[in-house]
Amino acid sequence: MTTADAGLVSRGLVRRFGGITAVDGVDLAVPPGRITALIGPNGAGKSTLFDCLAGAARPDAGQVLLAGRDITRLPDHARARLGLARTFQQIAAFPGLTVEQNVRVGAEQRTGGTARGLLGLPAPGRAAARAATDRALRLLQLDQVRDWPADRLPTGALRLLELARALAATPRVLLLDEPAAGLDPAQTTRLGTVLRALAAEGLALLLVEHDVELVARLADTVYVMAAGRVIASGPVRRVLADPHVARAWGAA
Ligand SMILES: Nc1ncnc2c1ncn2[C@@H]1O[C@H](COP(=O)(O)OP(=O)(O)OP(=O)(O)O)[C@@H](O)[C@H]1O
Repeated sequence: MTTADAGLVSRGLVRRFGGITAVDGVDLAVPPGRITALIGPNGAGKSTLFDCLAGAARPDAGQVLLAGRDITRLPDHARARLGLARTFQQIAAFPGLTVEQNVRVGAEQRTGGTARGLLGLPAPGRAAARAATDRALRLLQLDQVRDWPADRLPTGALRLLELARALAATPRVLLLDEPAAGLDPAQTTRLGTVLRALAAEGLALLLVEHDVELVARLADTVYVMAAGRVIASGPVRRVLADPHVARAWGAA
């Protein structure tokens, strides 16, 4: 198995909506220890590809592999148990729960505890879930507000809560859908620091992001999509300097 195979890989992914081919034969690798970014103009197919990787949508053709295992037909909750976590563009915190309880839901997802209820988890599972919750709250600097109702958080902090919840599942692959949307500059800096630290620990990260400057600062590798296809990929500086990429952008 190569390093790339150890993370998340797509091969020849296709997803159609009626006459539109939103994702048109995409090969992509999200290797461990790296931040991979996916960019492209509106309607390029980024969200559709993301959904196919996360398990929210089924591709019409092609494969999704997690650590070499074919997960193409697995639903999202089964992917979560195998170590795939995602965040949502639309922030989806549980409003009736505290910040800590929201993050705890993420920790339970990996252990399968949600279905059995918190107290139904065996003690070692509970301790691991608590430790993962505490670590995620600390990393995102949310420990000060852990007892707040989640619906009292402003947008930026809610976005960080979303990330904390995904991290609490201790994933090996993390898919991030516009994680910087709604963050202030200090929060964006915090986000960047956390994502780099996670990559250094060996996590495989995929970032779908409109903020190209953030991508230039953070990502190791970038894929550029236009009209359902990958039109360029490689080291971020080289790809972003490619005039062909700039033209595709200008045409958007
Ligand atoms: N549920 C759907 N039904 C029909 N067409 C869809 C559906 N979802 C996406 N599409 C179409 O598929 C294409 C790709 O859309 P997608 O949302 O994946 O692009 P995107 O790159 O994520 O765009 P944006 O940056 O605006 O979010 C577009 O032409 C879009 O209209």
